[in-house]
Amino acid sequence: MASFREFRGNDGFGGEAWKALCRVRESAPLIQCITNFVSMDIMANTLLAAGASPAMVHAVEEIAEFTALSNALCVNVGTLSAEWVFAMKVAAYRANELNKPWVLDPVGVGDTKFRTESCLELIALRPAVIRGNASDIVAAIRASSALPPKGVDGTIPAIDALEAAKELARVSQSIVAVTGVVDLVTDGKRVLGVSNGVALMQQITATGCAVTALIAAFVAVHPAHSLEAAAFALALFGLAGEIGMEKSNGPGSLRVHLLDALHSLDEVFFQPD
Ligand SMILES: Nc1ncnc2c1ncn2[C@@H]1O[C@H](COP(=O)(O)OP(=O)(O)OP(=O)(O)O)[C@@H](O)[C@H]1O
Ligand SMILES: Cc1ncsc1CCO
Ligand SMILES: [Mg+2]
Repeated sequence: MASFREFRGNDGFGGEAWKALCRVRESAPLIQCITNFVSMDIMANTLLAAGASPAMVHAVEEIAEFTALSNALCVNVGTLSAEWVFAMKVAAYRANELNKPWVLDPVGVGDTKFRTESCLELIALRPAVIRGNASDIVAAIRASSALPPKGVDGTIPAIDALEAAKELARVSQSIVAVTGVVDLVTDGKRVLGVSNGVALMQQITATGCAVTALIAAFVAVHPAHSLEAAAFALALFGLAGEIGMEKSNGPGSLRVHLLDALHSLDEVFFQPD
């Protein structure tokens, strides 16, 4: 049976993760999402399945009011445009002003100058958590110029995901989560490793975007413990993927069964294996 896997280096977190999920379900935090067109549906459904309340609100005219109503903000640059980037910055600024946590998903940072500059400007606004896959996190730290983009001989020096995540956390002062076979969450010093999940989740578009929004929901209920909150969200999403996989034949059915599993997670799954 699928079950919560203890975080590497931290025993006894299953019960904490379950309590955090109960808190999300009880308080139904309102998560404002300024996200890409591809991810809107799965992101909203993931938040609902976990018990949070999603709202895709990006018009700059609404931000001052709406960010004030929200419990956390999720910013994702996947299908960015100048107007949207402006709205993202205004919302991040407003969230900071109101002391509300916000999270950043720097999709494709490093791919184009506009995308990279936009991500760096957003990172400078101090998200509580930055979540990306390994290539995004490596590109983000290279772009932040803590690492040279190329070696003197023109080759790109090798850097692994953990090293990049720790460095990005130190430079940005944010918690950094890097997803993959094992998800790693770090503040630059401490590292939690989350090993729930199935490889087929990568074949469903925007699962990464969706889990970033889930991180926002968990940070909303645990604002003083963003590192643990991010790890709980990643573990629960991965666990839902494992449970969903038992009934799935491919990415289409996994998408459906993952959401069902997230919705019906109960305490029994939180006993470590
Ligand atoms: N090989 C793997 N084994 C288990 N789980 C995985 C694997 N790869 C990714 N995942 C899980 O899939 C989810 C999405 O992570 P991924 O790193 O693919 O994000 P992403 O590439 O940013 O996604 P997207 O851009 O489609 O939103 C995470 O919950 C992660 O833990
Ligand atoms: C496919 C795609 N293109 C821009 S954003 C996105 C969703 C996964 O990040
Ligand atoms: Mg991926």
